[in-house]
Amino acid sequence: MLQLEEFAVQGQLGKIAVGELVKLFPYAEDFFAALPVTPNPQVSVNDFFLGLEDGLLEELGQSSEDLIKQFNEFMRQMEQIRKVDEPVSSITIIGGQDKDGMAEDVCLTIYAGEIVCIVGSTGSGKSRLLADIEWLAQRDTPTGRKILINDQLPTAGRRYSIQHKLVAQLSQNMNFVMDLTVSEFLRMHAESRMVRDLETVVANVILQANRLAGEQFSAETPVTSLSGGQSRALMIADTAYLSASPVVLIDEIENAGIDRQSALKLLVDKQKIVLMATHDPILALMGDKRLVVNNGKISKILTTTDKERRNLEILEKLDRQLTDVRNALRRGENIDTLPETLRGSEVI
Ligand SMILES: Nc1ncnc2c1ncn2[C@@H]1O[C@H](COP(=O)(O)OP(=O)(O)OP(=O)(O)O)[C@@H](O)[C@H]1O
Repeated sequence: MLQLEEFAVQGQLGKIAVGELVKLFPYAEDFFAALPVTPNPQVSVNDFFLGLEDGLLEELGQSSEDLIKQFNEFMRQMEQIRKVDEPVSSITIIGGQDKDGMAEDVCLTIYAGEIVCIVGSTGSGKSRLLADIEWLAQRDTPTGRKILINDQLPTAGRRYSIQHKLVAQLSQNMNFVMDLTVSEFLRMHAESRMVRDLETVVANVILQANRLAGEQFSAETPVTSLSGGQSRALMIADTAYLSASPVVLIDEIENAGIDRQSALKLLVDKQKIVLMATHDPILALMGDKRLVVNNGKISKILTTTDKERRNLEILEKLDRQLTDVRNALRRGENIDTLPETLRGSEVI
């Protein structure tokens, strides 16, 4: 689609015929509709304003030049709103520099429905990378990175709008401050996001969250009495179904007692871009790509290989067995016998 800026920058907006302009930018019609005269579609925008009769301008209390200025401002603002509402199909990370000022030679585009993991040692800059994306850095953070949305510079509306938050953060600990039931909590979210068919959506979020959580909870459970895993599952289902944010940042979801693979699938099915900092090999291999962060820069971009995916199956099997051992321990059983595959160094 043609960009409004292309016309505005070249000072061309006023030279387009009104009919043509409305076809390109339908919202322009709203400005004309507010005037007491209807423009001839063949006449250029500037000629229309300049040709308004004196009596009419007096009635409006404006000069033709004022109206041209207002029209341009109106178009600029409408375009901002349109861009903020535009679906996000990709984000691009353009490299800056590492902690020693050496260039970060990266230009990576991540598409909706992709999972990208961020790995690296403690202090290497994983959280900083997530923060750069969250703030839509424009070479104005310590890393000097620049983030694009749909291949373009983000608009101010996108950067500073609270309503249209680009990023949903899933952090390790959920602190519910209000004493609400699960259903009241979700209903509040759904209402603030103006969701239609509220009851169905809320019931679905509870259903999905229960699929992810090991232990079940009901719509009437108070949120403050949910276990760590249950609240985590609830937040993931809530983000998938109720959040408009197209990008989800996750800082570790290990040890949360939830079905992590299904959790990621839920987010990806909703066409979210998922970025996850992790030390867990199972989560890291679930991603489509891994960004290796070192000394404050992305030093490698790895694509998960078929062999790695096969190894993931083995690791998951081991993980399930380890979970069984953990559960047996919780039930107060003794751990004299380990499953076959865990037996390497078992004391017999
Ligand atoms: N390119 C950079 N230039 C300057 N400072 C940086 C750069 N990248 C990261 N930093 C800074 O380094 C510090 C450590 O980074 P960060 O907290 O992101 O590490 P981390 O990998 O998330 O660590 P952990 O695994 O311990 O949570 C932060 O103060 C961060 O702002």
